[in-house]
Amino acid sequence: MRFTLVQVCVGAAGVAALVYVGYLVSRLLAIVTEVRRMKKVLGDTPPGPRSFPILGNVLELLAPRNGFWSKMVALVQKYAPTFRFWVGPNCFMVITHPSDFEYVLNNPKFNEKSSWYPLAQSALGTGLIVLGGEQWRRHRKAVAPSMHQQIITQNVQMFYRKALDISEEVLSAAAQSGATLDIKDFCNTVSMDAVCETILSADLSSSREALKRFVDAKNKSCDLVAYRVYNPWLLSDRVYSLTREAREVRRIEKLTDRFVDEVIAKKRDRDHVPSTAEPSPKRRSFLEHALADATVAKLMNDEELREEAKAMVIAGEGSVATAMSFTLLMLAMHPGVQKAVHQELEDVFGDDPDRPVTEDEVPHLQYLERVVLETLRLFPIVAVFGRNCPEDIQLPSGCPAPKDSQLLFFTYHMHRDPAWWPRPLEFDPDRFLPEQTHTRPPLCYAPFSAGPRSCIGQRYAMMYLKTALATVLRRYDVHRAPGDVHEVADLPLEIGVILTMQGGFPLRVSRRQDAQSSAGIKSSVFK
Ligand code: HEM
Repeated sequence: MRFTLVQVCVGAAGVAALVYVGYLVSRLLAIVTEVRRMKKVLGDTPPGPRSFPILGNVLELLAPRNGFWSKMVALVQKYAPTFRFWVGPNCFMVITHPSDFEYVLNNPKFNEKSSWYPLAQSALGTGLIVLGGEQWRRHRKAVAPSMHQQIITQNVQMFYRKALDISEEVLSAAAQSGATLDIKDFCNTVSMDAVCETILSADLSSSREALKRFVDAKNKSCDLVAYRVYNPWLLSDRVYSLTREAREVRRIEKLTDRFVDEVIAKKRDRDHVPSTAEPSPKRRSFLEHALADATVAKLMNDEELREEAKAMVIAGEGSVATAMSFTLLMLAMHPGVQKAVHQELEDVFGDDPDRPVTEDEVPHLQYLERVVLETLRLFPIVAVFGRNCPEDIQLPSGCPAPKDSQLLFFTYHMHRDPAWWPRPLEFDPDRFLPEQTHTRPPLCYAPFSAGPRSCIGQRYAMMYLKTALATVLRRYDVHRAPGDVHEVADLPLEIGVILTMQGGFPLRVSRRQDAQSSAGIKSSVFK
């Protein structure tokens, strides 16, 4: 029997279609079997909202951007300490109990991040935060030495210099005019400048243009991740890649890649010398350390180095800028606490307003440290983080969690749970006095996560926040903007990649009486 070419083509297309349908059916069967298995492991134990076939609880979570976070929080309040919800065939276990935090986070078996992290990859870069397995181990080993306490301490004077120069430019104008400003813009500028110098040794203070471009690109990138989270039909990579937003993400990614590549190229030309000639006592950035150390070169190839440097800048800058903004907001809302901070600053620095903040004073700023810790309790910047569950387990709080479910650590809820924090919405830094800390379970407070995958920048963040806040608060008082809310409970929060405020952080600033003599000084002493 003979077939025409057309018949052969139609036949081949038919066979291909059949094979594809067969593949789809087998995928569907595998998904159904997997969902059944998970449901069997869960049994009737964990509570949670009623889920619908195929969609799960997607409809429950659908909300406009300004309503998503409060919807999520209401759900957690209803079903905590542990509950499950479904997004299509994906099972999420929400965890808020300290014993579950301790059990999972301290066990390296749970080192793999939730399979949903790649969603944030465009904003966070392909670095430590999203990596897993062997690649994560290599990167962590390569990055750790540059985050050592001794190295971080060498940055204090640079933090001081940036905070002083930028506040003299931005805050003094706002203090003179009495206008309300979004303090996050100021915090972003100081933090980006400082973090770029620590990670990339790129001093951006001479090029405000480059600094602004980088901050804007990072903010836009985070917004685009949030846009995807609030529009769940875009969770599919295939659908998302067809959108204008995905093209914008790729454009921003190219821009930041080019920036970091140029910095690396310049560093290589100027600085790179064989590792034997290197033992330099001066402050060294992550990049300088990586380029000079032969061990790091073995741990990361060129592309990995670029991605990690970019990811460190983005992870570091966004979190410290937001933590600083929330801290200034809390001080504006709690004038008694602000007064106590000023008292401590006077005790430590005496009455010379021009005396620089140095590494010797920072450890003495104990009350300021408690203010930052209390701010991170109420506003843990990374308010939710996730792990993949590698096997069927029983959580210490009593609920089972099936293999391949996504464990979501809802720190925000745990930090406001009256079981560990009496009068949880009261802003009280003295909760972190040693005698009070000892009465609580250790992991009822985890703003930096815990265990092998805890925040590698924790010490850096505290050192930076204390130095930059001390520099600003020695010269300025912060005040709530007219008409702003009075209560912590009324603050309009939202989440994209990190927790932040809807509409920014509107504040007013005034120059402190005793700081008049320092008006106009620049930090040239350190240049
Ligand atoms: C107040 C500031 C900060 C907070 C609240 C914070 C919080 C966190 C949290 C909760 C995690 C765990 C995330 C997860 O498991 O998915 C994390 C991881 C991480 N943070 Fe931070 N962070 C801060 C500042 C910084 C800074 C300044 C840097 C770098 C300069 C940094 C770099 C990282 C990196 C690289 C990881 C991933 C670590 C790993 O998986 O091995 N963070 N951070």
